[in-house]
Parts: sequence; structure tokens; C-alpha cells
Amino acid sequence: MRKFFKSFTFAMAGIMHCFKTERNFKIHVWTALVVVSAGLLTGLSLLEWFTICIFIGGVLALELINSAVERIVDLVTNERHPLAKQAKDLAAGAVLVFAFTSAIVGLLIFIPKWFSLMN
Ligand SMILES: Nc1ncnc2c1ncn2[C@@H]1O[C@H](COP(=O)(O)OP(=O)(O)OP(=O)(O)O)[C@@H](O)[C@H]1O
Repeated sequence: MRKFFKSFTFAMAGIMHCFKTERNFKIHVWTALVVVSAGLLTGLSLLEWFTICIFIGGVLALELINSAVERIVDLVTNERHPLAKQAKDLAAGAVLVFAFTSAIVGLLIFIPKWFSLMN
């Protein structure tokens, strides 16, 4: 149990470090808070909350992995190298793909509700 608590503390330290040092992670966290507030104001079904939680968690988790990849690359080399660039750009691309997909899913959930609230 103590070992489990220790690994939980390390994971939380990683998340806090990412929040303090990575501008994009901060943007994703604030965006998630805006989306959750919009969900509370709009009113979502259980399935819609489930979908939103999966996508918010996915974006934040991918951003954490992207930050880990950036650090590993910087640890391996200080020099400019095409493979270092590819590794960083691929990891950043993974975040972009998921964030873009999340934005589309969010719009598909919210826009019809906002239209029906207006009518
Ligand atoms: N060692 C390297 N060799 C070649 N290209 C690199 C290297 N480090 C970063 N790059 C590339 O330079 C560009 C800018 O990278 P930069 O280091 O400014 O940001 P990052 O490390 O990718 O992320 P962040 O801005 O969050 O620190 C990116 O396309 C990245 O892939």
C-alpha cells in the first residue's frame, strides 16, 4: 500500500511539473475546465459526460507523454539531429490529432444542444 501511495505521489509530481513548465498543458487544463463548466450549464447525458471525460483525459495524458518525449530527446542529445526533430514532432503531432478530434467531438455534442436551447 505504501509503495502504491509512493508511485501515486511521483505521478502527481509529474503532473504538477508539467502544469508549471508546459504552456500547452496549462491551456489544455483551462480548456477542460471551460468545457466542464459549459457541460454543467448546458446539461449533458451520462453518455455525453462519459465521452467528454475520455477525451479530456486523453488530451491531458497525451500532453504528459509528449512532454516526457521532449525531455528524453533533450537528455539524449544537445545537438540538432533529424531524428530528434522527428521524435519531438511526432509526439507533438499525436497531441494535435487527439486535441483536434476532441474539439470536433465537443462541437458535435454541444452545438445541437445550443441550437435547441435557442429555439
Ligand atoms: N535536438 C533537436 N534536433 C533537431 N530538432 C529539434 C531538436 N530539439 C527540438 N527540435 C525541433 O525544433 C522545433 C522547436 O523545438 P523546441 O525545442 O523549441 O520545442 P520543443 O522542445 O519541441 O517543445 P517546447 O516548446 O514545449 O519546449 C521543433 O520542430 C522540434 O522538433
